[in-house]
Amino acid sequence: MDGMQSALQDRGLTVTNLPEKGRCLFTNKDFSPGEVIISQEPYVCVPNNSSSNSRCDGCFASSNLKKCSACQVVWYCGSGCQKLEWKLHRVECQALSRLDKEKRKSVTPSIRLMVKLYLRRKLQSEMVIPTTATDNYSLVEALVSHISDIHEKQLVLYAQMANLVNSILQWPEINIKEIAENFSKLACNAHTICDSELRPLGTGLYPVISIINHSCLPNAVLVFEGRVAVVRAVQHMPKGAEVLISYIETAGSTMTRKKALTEQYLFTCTCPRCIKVGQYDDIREGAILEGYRCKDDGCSGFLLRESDGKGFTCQQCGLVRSKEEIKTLASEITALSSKTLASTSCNNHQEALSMYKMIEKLQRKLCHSFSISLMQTREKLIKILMELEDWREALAYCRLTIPVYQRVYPQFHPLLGLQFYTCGKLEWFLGDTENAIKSLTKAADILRITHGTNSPFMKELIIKLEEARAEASYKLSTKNE
Ligand SMILES: C[S@@+](CC[C@H](N)C(=O)[O-])C[C@H]1O[C@@H](n2cnc3c(N)ncnc32)[C@H](O)[C@@H]1O
Repeated sequence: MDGMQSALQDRGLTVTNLPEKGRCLFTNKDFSPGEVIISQEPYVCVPNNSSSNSRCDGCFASSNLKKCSACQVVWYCGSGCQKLEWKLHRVECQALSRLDKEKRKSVTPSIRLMVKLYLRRKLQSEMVIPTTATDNYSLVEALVSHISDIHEKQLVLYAQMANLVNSILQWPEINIKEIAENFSKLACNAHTICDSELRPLGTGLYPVISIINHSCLPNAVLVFEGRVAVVRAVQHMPKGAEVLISYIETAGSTMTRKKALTEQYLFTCTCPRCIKVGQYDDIREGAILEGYRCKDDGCSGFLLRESDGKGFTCQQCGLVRSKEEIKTLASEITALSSKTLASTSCNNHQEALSMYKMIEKLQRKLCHSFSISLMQTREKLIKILMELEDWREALAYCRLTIPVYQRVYPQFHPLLGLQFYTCGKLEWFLGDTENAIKSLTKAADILRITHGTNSPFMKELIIKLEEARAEASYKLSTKNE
């Protein structure tokens, strides 16, 4: 721990213990928006592979993959990644190769992550893999597990998973209880590794990054460059500020966010957004994001449940929507959503499109125009329409989502930047250069802060923006001739 403190000190950071939060990461110097606060390679990581979707164990690429011929479980994109992973995979491969075909199928990404955790600990203790102040197993030992607060049912599941890990490793002296507790640690400390567009690729354990606590109004953001976790400031952070990232999707009512944090991370959030729970502004925001629309199409009011439970009243114009009408519409949407999920798994984009359009139509009748579920349906429609190369309609839906993104996310949020990027790409594609420049500029202004400027993803965005600007000035010059 002392070694880690001095390594962090050099980066302008310090770890402090607070009774209500446990360990916290504080700044020892000022950080400006977009500046990297800390970055870390994973202690261990695995791609989220399934029978239908595989990724390289080294870089998470999904093309040109070859299966490890010995264990038949792990994939690589080439000899570079295979060599890089070899010290650890050599011992993992021996363990996996002992399993019969059926048992190999039960080696899920979570099981592999735990197996790799134990193997890396062993290899570090044998000095086959070097240790550093910020890369050693004692940092994993220091992680919170909340094991004494875990529900009985979950404990049973962790015990079963621990037995499976034991049967893979076959180490006589292994402590099953400790493995179960480590599964509990992974649940509240591991991170989903995403690509630059925030699509999940895998899971990794980053023991120093895991010291950072949560806020629903964070001053920092965690993104990934390959499998390296990078935390950047999204606002000016003075010396002495606590570094805070968001663990969850923050576009939700306070109740929804609190529920997610209690269930997975076992704490009650007291961030500036959460302490407003029950106050009028917070109730209104919750009713807008997750509640119903006014009966009157021209009214933008939000609805609250009547105390007699018979209906929901618009707080702006006083019109009441009956409980029955709301219930009927809500169940129609639920039924249609389940049917859509069941019937569209086979990549039938046209069928999915018409079903999601029906859901969107019903949600427009039921939900407030800033509703998150309506926004999520429109997100699905944008993706399907882009698959179908219907750029015009995709853009129309994308534009509808922007005001919701702006409402639910802070100024420098990666999802807001990415949505402007999608909008800009569609506009440019459709020849609307003027609007494309506006959208791409907004995207670049946000993503420069959250993603930095060095990744291939950001370089591509900046090039696109320059090309769009060049095209606009060319158009202008030919118009003036
Ligand atoms: C990834 S760890 C963060 C570091 C942790 N504080 C520690 O001591 O190792 C996540 C856990 O930290 C605590 N935590 C994170 N953010 C918190 C917050 N805003 N308020 C209270 N506890 C928090 C919770 O116990 C949560 O399960």
